[in-house]
Amino acid sequence: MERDGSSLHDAAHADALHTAGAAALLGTLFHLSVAIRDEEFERIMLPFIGLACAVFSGTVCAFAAFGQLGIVQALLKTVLVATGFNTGLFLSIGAYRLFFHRLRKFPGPFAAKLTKFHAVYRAAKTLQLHREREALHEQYGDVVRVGPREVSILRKSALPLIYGPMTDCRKSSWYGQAGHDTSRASLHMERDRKSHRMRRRAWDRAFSTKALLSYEARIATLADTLVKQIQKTNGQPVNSTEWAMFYSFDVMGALAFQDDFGQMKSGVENSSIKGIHDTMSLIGVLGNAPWSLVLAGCLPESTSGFANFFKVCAAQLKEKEKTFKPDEMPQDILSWLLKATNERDATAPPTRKALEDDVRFMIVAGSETSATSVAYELYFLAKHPEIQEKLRAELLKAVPGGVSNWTYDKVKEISYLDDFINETLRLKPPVPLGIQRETSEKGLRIDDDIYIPPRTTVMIPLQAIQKDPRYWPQAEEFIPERWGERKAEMGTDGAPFFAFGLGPHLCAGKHMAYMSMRIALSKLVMEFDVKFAPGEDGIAFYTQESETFSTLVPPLQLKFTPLK
Ligand code: HEM
Repeated sequence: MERDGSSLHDAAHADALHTAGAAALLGTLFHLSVAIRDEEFERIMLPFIGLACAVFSGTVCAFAAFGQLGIVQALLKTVLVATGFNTGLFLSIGAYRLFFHRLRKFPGPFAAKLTKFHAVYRAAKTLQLHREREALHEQYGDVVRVGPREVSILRKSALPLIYGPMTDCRKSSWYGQAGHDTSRASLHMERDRKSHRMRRRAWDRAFSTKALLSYEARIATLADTLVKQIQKTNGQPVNSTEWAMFYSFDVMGALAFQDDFGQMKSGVENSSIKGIHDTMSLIGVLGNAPWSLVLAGCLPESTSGFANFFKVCAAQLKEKEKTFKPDEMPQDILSWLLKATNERDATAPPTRKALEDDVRFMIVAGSETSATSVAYELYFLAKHPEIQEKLRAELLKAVPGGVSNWTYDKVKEISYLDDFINETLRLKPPVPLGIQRETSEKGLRIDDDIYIPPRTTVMIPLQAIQKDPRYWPQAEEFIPERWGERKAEMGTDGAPFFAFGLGPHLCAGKHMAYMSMRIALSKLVMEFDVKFAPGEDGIAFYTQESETFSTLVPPLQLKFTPLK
């Protein structure tokens, strides 16, 4: 005790340079012995911050008690030690990441190799990280180091290896942003493969052919409301982005818990949805360094925009539980999950928290993505009148007598309608930056020339690869025929397309999404001639989207003229 006391006394009275130097050495040793272990920082961050605060306060007390310093001097001395320690720690981390890290040979921006803050900063600056990624690949080639342990890969052959059914990559630490106890998280954030496989089955039942059939009429009714609301505008300019959003969120409300958000009727954004939109950019930016999102989650104000939405979802869940009828076939997605819970089925969300998170996820995942797609579909109709004409002719061929004879069975068979939708999803995938995975302990061999080391975060830039001219001839052009009559000539079958993901995590709502897009698009094209409104050229709409994992698109003014 006395020895400790006297060494602390010596340390407390050592000159500043010696103190800072010794602390820096300690920081370096800490990195080389403990921090270098590649632990996911998100996982240990909160205990780590707690420990750091405890060590800091303990050091102040020790300097005051044993070093016989006044409290202010003890505090200043501790700040000096902390500064020295952190300088040593961060210099060691920087040198390691640049010169010794297993990804050191991959090219990329200097700052990106050092810190994830590079991506956070770039995302905050432009909200267009997907476009920046495209430019980085042009500059550095097919494999770019976009973070200390992240690489972006623009190579078709990597697609099945990273995402396909047989992949041994798993979800990266990005999916731990809402906490690492996956038994409390939504299906989307479930990183454990076995649990994911089980839980996915309950979701798949909610999107079976039988279930989809029961959703059809509700979607068609909302599409009719959309048509009626647009008719009321009498050919005046309409912000089509807003109506695409109203439609898609209301469809999700109607299918998730049989209670839409009332946006189609009111023509006003529901306040709980507005909260989501107000918060999404922040989440999109911070998601580039998932630990910062964990930290932000501890500050209630940062995600307060979500509070209202959380309340709405919780109320819907309670209501649905009250009215749930175990003997009847579920009529909405949430009831399918409740059925599994009620039957104590192993495929049910494992905890109450997981169920609550699933409810929120089904709305966000299903709405924002579909809204973006419908908005771009309307843009492409206006941009390409000849394609709009051709689509209308195909629709009228399949639905003789026009819109009064419309049935979903007739339009779902029109291949040109799907070609149009697919071409939209190719050029403007709603998740444009891509989906992160982590390589296994074996690493990942791609062709003969690329080897990605173990435990590396990997992603394929989704929009960039779907516009890569090596795989897509006339890549920037909107050519729906490449999915149909010109398929063989344009090599579409072999080209990379994964707007809905791939493999075990393929979008569960894919068929429902096609259904809601087909219904809205077919009704609108049969009812209206769609053009840019006077003064609108669509350029800002097409180029100024914000990437927030999914996409937020700017307003687009369109003119809908009723067809005779
Ligand atoms: C155009 C519309 C849509 C697009 C482009 C789209 C795209 C995607 C993508 C890329 C993923 C993979 C995400 C990842 O691995 O992190 C995904 C997953 C998912 N999507 Fe969609 N989605 C759409 C509509 C929907 C709809 C309407 C629903 C209905 C609720 C839905 C439910 C889901 C679910 C549950 C997952 C998680 C699947 C899993 O992890 O097993 N999506 N979606």
